[in-house]
Amino acid sequence: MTLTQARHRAAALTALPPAQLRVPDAIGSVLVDPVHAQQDIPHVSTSAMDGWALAADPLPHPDGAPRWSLRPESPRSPAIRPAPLRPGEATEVLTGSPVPEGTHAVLRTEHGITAGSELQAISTSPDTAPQRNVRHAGAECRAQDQLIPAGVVLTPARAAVAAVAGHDHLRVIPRPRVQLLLTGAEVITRGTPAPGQVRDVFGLALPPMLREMGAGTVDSQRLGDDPEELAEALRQISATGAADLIITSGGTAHSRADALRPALQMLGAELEVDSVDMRPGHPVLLARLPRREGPLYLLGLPGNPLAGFSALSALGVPLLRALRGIDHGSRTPTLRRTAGAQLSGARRGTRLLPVRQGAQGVIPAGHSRSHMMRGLAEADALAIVPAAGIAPGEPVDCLPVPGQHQEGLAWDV
Ligand SMILES: Nc1nc2c(c(=O)[nH]1)N[C@H]1C(S)=C(S)[C@@H](COP(=O)(O)OP(=O)(O)OC[C@H]3O[C@@H](n4cnc5c(N)ncnc54)[C@H](O)[C@@H]3O)O[C@H]1N2
Ligand code: MOO
Repeated sequence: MTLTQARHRAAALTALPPAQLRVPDAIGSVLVDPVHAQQDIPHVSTSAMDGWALAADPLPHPDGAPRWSLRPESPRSPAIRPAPLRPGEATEVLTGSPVPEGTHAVLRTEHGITAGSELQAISTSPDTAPQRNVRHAGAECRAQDQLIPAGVVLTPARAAVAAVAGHDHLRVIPRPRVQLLLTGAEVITRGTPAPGQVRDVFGLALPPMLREMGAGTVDSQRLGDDPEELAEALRQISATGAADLIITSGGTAHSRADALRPALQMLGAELEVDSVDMRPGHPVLLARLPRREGPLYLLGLPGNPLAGFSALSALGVPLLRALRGIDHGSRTPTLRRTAGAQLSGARRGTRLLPVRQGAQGVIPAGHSRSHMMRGLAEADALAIVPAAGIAPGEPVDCLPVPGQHQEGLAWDV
């Protein structure tokens, strides 16, 4: 299967079923329903300044300065709307508090001089013009107006709009709960590895990458290399329903030492993607585990560090987007850049090459063998390089690397 075919396959998976979530918990999820205003916003006309609400007709003012007779009240709770203004009257208001009926304008505190029960506006104040500093009822929206369309991600700002409109719960496609199963008896999580050991990269880097990709929760479990043990762990996760997606690391190859394929066979899993014609990361697989409540997907990342993270960028990103209901079945995000140097292809298939942005375009980040980590750490993205390579000045499509967003590079994810 080509990289493009595999990415389309991942992007075409069914989104998770919708759930009703509290607004703070719904942030980052895709809205199933549009959000409507439940009332006018603001629902009454309010003041935009601390000062005085002025009636339309000032008192007669022989010396030319407009004056009003001040009502003795001071603003109480913003919930209480003051009594209507009579001609020539003014009353104190606060920013955000309702203005009385008959308000012509609001004079800000700095532009008014009080003398006893009289208020005078300084002659240079613009605040006596009609409707100055008044926020009109319904200026932001009318009751039943659509504020946010369905199908978009609830960003923090959109959540705040929903809250302003009085919503406590929203129907969304919840963010996937991910269970990591990290295989390999040789993998250690602290200290310097002895011969035959490697220090873990996936348990460390995958959780923050996956959260950035929109995962709700990420739990980790470590296993050895035994297919029976792995199959049992998969059965458990399937039975408890504690995860929407399983991501494994290691054991994807076809040798006797590799546990993933035998474990999936024991469970009768179907392979949506069984190896991809890309280097590194070609043994990656995407499987569907049978389950009564609907399919449980498994993304199997190769154990070689750069291979595993390349597979995450290539298939994990469209997969997570599909489960979250983003751009369902259509666009998978890539970014078009210019090659700033010769980008050499692999001997066969597509090469995913760690690149960074140089002055003339993207250039190889170096240290990009399958078992290495340094190249990815230096990279802004993975260039998708065909076998023939890409010459300097030619366009090149790149995959964003989760967590590697560098300043100045607005990756479209
Ligand atoms: N006989 C074959 N050998 C290999 C094949 C093959 O098709 N036939 N494919 C090669 C390719 S390409 C890759 S990529 C790897 C895939 O490896 P696996 O997914 O089976 O992973 P492992 O064998 O378990 O580990 C490979 C390598 O990665 C290290 N590793 C594993 N987990 C971690 C971790 N959490 N942190 C850091 N490093 C890890 C592991 O120690 C191995 O060195 O297979 C090739 N071989
Ligand atoms: O996927 Mo392997 O990384 O080509 O070495």
